[in-house]
Amino acid sequence: MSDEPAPVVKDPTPQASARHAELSDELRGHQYRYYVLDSPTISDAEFDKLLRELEGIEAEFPGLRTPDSPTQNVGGTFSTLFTPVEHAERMLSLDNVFDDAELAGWVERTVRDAGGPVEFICELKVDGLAINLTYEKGRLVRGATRGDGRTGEDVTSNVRTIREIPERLAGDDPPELLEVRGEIYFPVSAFADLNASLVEQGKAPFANPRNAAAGSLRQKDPRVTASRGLRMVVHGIGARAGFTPTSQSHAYEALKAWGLPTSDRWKLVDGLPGVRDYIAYYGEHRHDVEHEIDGVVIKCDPVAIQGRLGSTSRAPRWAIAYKYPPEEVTTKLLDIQVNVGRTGRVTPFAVLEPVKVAGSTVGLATLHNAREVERKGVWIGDTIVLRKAGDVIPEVLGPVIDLRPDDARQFVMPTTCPACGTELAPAKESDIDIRCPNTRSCPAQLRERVFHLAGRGAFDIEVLGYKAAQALLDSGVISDEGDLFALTEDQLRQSPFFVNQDGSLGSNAVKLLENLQTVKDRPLWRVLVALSIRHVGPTAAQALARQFGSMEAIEAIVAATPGSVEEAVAVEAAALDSSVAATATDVLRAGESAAAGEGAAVGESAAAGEDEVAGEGAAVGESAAAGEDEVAGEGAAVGESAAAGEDGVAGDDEAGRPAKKAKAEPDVLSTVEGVGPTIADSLREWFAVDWHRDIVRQWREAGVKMADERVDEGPRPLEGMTLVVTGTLATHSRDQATEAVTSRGGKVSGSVSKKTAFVVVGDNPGSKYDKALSLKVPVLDEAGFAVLLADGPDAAREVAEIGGDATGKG
Ligand SMILES: NC(=O)c1ccc[n+]([C@@H]2O[C@H](COP(=O)([O-])OP(=O)(O)OC[C@H]3O[C@@H](n4cnc5c(N)ncnc54)[C@H](O)[C@@H]3O)[C@@H](O)[C@H]2O)c1
Ligand SMILES: [Zn+2]
Repeated sequence: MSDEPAPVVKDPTPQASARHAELSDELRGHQYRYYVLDSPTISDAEFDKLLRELEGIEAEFPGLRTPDSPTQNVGGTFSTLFTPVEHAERMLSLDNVFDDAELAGWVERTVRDAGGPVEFICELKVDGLAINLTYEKGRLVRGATRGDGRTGEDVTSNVRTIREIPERLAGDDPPELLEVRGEIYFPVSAFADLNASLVEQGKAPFANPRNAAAGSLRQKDPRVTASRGLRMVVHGIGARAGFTPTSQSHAYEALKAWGLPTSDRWKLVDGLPGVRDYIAYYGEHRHDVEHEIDGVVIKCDPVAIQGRLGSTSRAPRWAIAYKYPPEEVTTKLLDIQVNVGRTGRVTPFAVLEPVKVAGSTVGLATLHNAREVERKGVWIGDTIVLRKAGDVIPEVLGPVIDLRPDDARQFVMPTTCPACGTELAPAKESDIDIRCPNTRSCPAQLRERVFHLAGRGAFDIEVLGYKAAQALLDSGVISDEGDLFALTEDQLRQSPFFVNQDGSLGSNAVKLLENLQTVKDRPLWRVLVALSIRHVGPTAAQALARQFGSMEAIEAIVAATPGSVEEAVAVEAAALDSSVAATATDVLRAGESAAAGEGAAVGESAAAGEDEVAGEGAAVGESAAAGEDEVAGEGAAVGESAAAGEDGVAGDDEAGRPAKKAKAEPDVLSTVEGVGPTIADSLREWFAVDWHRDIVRQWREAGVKMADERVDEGPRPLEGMTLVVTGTLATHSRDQATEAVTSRGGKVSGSVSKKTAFVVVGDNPGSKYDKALSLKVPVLDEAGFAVLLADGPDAAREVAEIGGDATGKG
């Protein structure tokens, strides 16, 4: 930062001078690619790091800090494609802070230099392209990019195509002259589609929404700009005549009244704690905003103080940008491989050079299907832009085309199953997905199914992890999951995995047999989930168990209503939609862990599959449960994920199709709340297969219970209530919490609404907690939850926390 105390001036060493020159050149090259070509080859975080290194050298050797240094300039430049225009008042950049200590330092200095307490205005740092709009007597006369801060590019005709930018300011009394500064952005939600259409037209995709905004605005043909749906947020003013705001916030109110697109997310705070709250709030809600944000901007609100503090050649002293950890990085796409999932879906995934992003190391990323690979335009060997947004799955955004090596090659989807060699077939309900039709004995599907049935969302068999599942199948001890519950000691002795070196039976074998005994009494819904019936995840399984009570009853109802599979369309596919994210989350979570150093997992084909949690478990040599638990993290909405699995993604696809009318004959199954026609059909299809019914029979014969004791007789204190559970509870796994609620007649949902009876909050709750408070839904901590279970809702209400205000802008 510019106002660090200057150390004793030393002459630069030759090494320092050389590095300074090299870095300066490199940074200028990146600036040119970024500002002029809209086609950077490194991520912003990497750029900022180089700039910081340069600042570090200059701090040590101030003699190197010449006026033309990249640290001293606004950075942009202008292209000869556009007419240069002078700004009436310079457009500056912002200085940055990257952590709380730096922020606190800035606040302290600012308050000191301002000579007293300062009211700060906190705003989002919009990650777009800076623009200057000049209004004369209320009429838009010019739009210009920032350029080098003094001279920008005239993009007036392009700017005029942006609907949000008024031609005339509203009201009768517009100022004589007004320069309005803001950010043009490309909505995050439209980004993937834009890139897909560019790739389709044979054009280079944009690396990120910021480049998409810049590239779309800086077009020779304004019609192209018009077609892109650009938006704008105002964040300041430049030269003005006939307008004298007293504060930044006052200016925003006036600009808003004139019809300019100001943000409504700014907030006035009176010191560091308020700034911190704002930063924390948007750190969590970063993705609830329609544009990308790379940080928060903190400004002194009073114009008088802004004037007193002034600016450097590069940035105002009265404002600072607090940058969030980067969510976008570049890395190498080493390979694209395919994984065969539990129900046979074959999914391509990216094998990446492991890279740290948003706090974790990512080495694998799902690519969903062959069409996605094509849409994204990534080739094997490319440098790609990887984005990981908070808890959301890491996503390959697209290639850095300019760095594509000569030997890069396009991905070709295999035509045969990599696990069993069977010719792949299109998935029935989707024209994009393909499957290995060898469901019964494809080794990959078998392993995924066995692993799945042991998972926390299913039987929860502690010692049956990924490696154990593989060992049981490899040694032929079981031929499929049907054999599992009849396992004997003698059989286990045939698998080296379960035998000690001295030939005695391993403790893992003993434990497994014990586990298998215990889980035979698991509730019916867990058995249903364990069967790997497409779309039947915990939520649907619980609905079925509640309604029918036993496997026999379900088999009977399925047999009684043979539905027409073609006719039934995913009316409730929307519900399944929610599972998509969760499913993908598993994939990437596992991916991360693999990349984080458990190399073995990367090698296993399963490592990027749908039940990727598997990869994780296997890699760290313990039950995969840990991974799953995390996934279960967000409650009922996620509930589907376990079973929807790979099919969740197909569900997504269905959601886009018009729902056809359901068939005429009554279908009891599909009218069960929480079931619906897709799941009903899936059940019918599943039970129509002989070997599927054999599994049920074998399990039953081996003593798996398959019926719930009716809880109807017991008290149902939570009847008619919907609860939401968020965060990690110490005393209940997510499933246990759900069971505790449903057995008392309540329901667990994934989203908070005014109708939610209680929100139960564990450690690290997400935004649901804030939402509950803002809706004044009673919030229970773990102890409060215990009160609810033991003494009922009235008692629980007495210990609940009820709505203060949310931390966001009021
Ligand atoms: N990847 C690359 O090769 C490359 C090259 C050059 C620059 N960059 C990136 O560009 C950025 C540097 O550009 P910069 O000089 O514009 O600095 P900056 O992005 O750090 O911040 C300054 C800009 O933020 C914008 N801004 C957004 N919201 C704002 C708000 N609420 N109030 C005020 N201003 C707001 C303004 O346009 C302002 O000019 C860095 O993030 C850098 O990493 C990347
Ligand atoms: Zn196969």
